[in-house]
Amino acid sequence: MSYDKELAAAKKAASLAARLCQKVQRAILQSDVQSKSDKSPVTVADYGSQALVSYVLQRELPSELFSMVAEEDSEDLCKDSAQETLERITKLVNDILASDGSYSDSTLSTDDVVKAIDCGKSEGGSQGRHWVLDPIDGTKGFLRGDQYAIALALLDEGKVVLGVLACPNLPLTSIAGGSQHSLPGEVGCLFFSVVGGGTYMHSLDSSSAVKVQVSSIGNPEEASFFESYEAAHSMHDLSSSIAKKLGVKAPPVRIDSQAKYGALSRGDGVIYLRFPHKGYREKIWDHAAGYIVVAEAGGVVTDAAGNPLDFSKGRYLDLDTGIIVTNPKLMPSLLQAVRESIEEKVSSL
Ligand SMILES: Nc1ncnc2c1ncn2[C@@H]1O[C@H](COP(=O)(O)OS(=O)(=O)O)[C@@H](OP(=O)(O)O)[C@H]1O
Ligand SMILES: [Mg+2]
Repeated sequence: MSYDKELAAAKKAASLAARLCQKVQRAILQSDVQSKSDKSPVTVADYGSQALVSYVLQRELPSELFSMVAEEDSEDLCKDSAQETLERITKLVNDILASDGSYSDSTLSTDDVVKAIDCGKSEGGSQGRHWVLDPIDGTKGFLRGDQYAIALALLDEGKVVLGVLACPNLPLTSIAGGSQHSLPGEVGCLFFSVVGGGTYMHSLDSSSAVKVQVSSIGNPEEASFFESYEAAHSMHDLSSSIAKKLGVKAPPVRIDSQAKYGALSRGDGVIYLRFPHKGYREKIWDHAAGYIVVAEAGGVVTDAAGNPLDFSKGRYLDLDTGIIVTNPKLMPSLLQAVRESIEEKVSSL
């Protein structure tokens, strides 16, 4: 099955959303940031990015039934007190559409923006096609001026068949061994994959793509690993114990968002460890695009017990323990180190 049209539409949508996010990040206002009911931050760029992706996909693929599972909804925006924020989002979306020659005829109203955002309420599932979107993955990184990603994937009959990851602050060259704060050179990458077709990367400003591959390192002493920047999102003590058991010498590379999957897909590091604290439920939009970008680059993504991730169960992934990513050579020893470290952690409680 070919997904050429869908890929072109997804790349266009994610690139325009990245442009909107960059514009907001360059000059963010205090009033651009709100707090969601779970206390996590949401910005005008999260909403603008979601509206833009939803609108562009529907414009580019008019003949398809449109279903999208996405992070944001308009509930907070529809309160009277949020009218100014909604107007700011609408202006941002219209400015970005106007900057792209092919949409110069479109001006969205605030109602159109609300409708476009709320197209993201689908439950997904194992039947039919569903777009999966995190309009800004790593909102905390976005607010710090660090890494974030626009993560867009397509599910077909419960399987991820296409993924696009736009990472506006990720350097084009390797970040191996470095932190996200001290990176020179050109920044802004777009990774994309279609099932069976490999993973490619190009600069956000150009379309000349290179094929990328995960690192083939088989000796853990030469490996480095990624984890969440935020300690609240992943247990750093557990990853440190796993890395020690494996014999990894390098310190963790902590960066926000699915930029970790992108960086791993091109071999900047070879392991990604993610162990949310008890009770957290992983959402499909936090992993779908990153998963296919890594898998098509030759990597393996599983839960902490080695089972494949199942994106067909709705908006959540429903795993117990965590997510681990590496190349096929290192996976057996990584799984063993994960098993032993989890057992030790449980028995020390
Ligand atoms: N408590 C908790 N545990 C685990 N994960 C959580 C938690 N809270 C949030 N999130 C999700 O993490 C997304 C951010 O990605 P990372 O954790 O990879 O990056 S970072 O920690 O922000 O650096 C982040 O994505 P966005 O909400 O889109 O920014 C969340 O979906
Ligand atoms: Mg988000």
